[in-house]
Amino acid sequence: MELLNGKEISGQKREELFEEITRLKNNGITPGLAVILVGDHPASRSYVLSKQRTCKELGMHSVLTELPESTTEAELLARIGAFNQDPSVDGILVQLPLPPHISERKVIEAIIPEKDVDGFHPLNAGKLFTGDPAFVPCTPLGILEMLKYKNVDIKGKRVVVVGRSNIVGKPVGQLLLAEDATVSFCHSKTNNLAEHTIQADILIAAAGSAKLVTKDMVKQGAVVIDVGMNKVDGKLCGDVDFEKVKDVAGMITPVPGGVGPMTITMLMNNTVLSAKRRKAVKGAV
Ligand SMILES: Nc1nc(=O)c2c([nH]1)NC[C@@H]1CN(c3ccc(C(=O)N[C@@H](CCC(=O)O)C(=O)O)cc3)C=[N+]21
Repeated sequence: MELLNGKEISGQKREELFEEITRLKNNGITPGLAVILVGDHPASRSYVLSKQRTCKELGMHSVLTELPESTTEAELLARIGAFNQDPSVDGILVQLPLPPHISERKVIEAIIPEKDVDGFHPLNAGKLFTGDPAFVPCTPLGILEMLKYKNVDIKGKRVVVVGRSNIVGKPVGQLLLAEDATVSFCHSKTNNLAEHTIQADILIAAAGSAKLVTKDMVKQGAVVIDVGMNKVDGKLCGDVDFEKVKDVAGMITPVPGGVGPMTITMLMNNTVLSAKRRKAVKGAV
């Protein structure tokens, strides 16, 4: 079994990004990310701070807007509108989940697609579907980056995705389909889940259910990607029963230290990409 070490792989990618950002800054372009956090969900706060820290480390411009739980939808939409217009901001991320009185759909659609570094806007989601990708969601992109870094064969392979969220499950399936994998989607209503997962050459667990994937569900030598971020007895735990599955998997991501750090790195990647595109449109690059 080989560990897919997200910290190590993302460290490598961050070095490349740092060099690229330095080059851009020498040309008068500083990529900028605006993050908006509504309410005080403790996990969200720590993820957002981690995004801010990474921006700083890479020498990017970053703005954090923390708004109270009581913020109205109109107020949040107005903040997004201001960042849409702000030339120093290349990427806008509104941390999900939002309080129940705010429509996530409206918020996502309010971000101009050119600054939607999360890749959640329906235009960007549609472009991934049609094979004309603009911004690809960060977790799927991070997964692809890890597979490529380890030279994992994707073409013609069987990929099974467990989970069908708009943020991970659906886009990661589309991304790997575009890499010529044979992709199946499983979810909470799938009959005989193990019958599907056991066939996977690459198994992606993104269902949000702690230790859902057990040893008997994994083919010998399979590449297992664990996207789960579950809190069990105060401890972070993935969707895969790592301690047992590691004995059958060919490669496996740990939680923490797997997909999570890659997600943040690809957010930086998308912000840099946005800065380059936006300045190119204006003729600066
Ligand atoms: N608009 C939006 N975009 C997101 O990308 C987004 C979001 N909302 N809402 C929440 C989820 C979750 N998410 C994580 C990113 C990194 C780690 C991460 O780096 N985790 C570390 C440590 C985690 C820990 O120790 O608590 C690891 O896995 O090693 C986790 C979770 C981004 N999300």
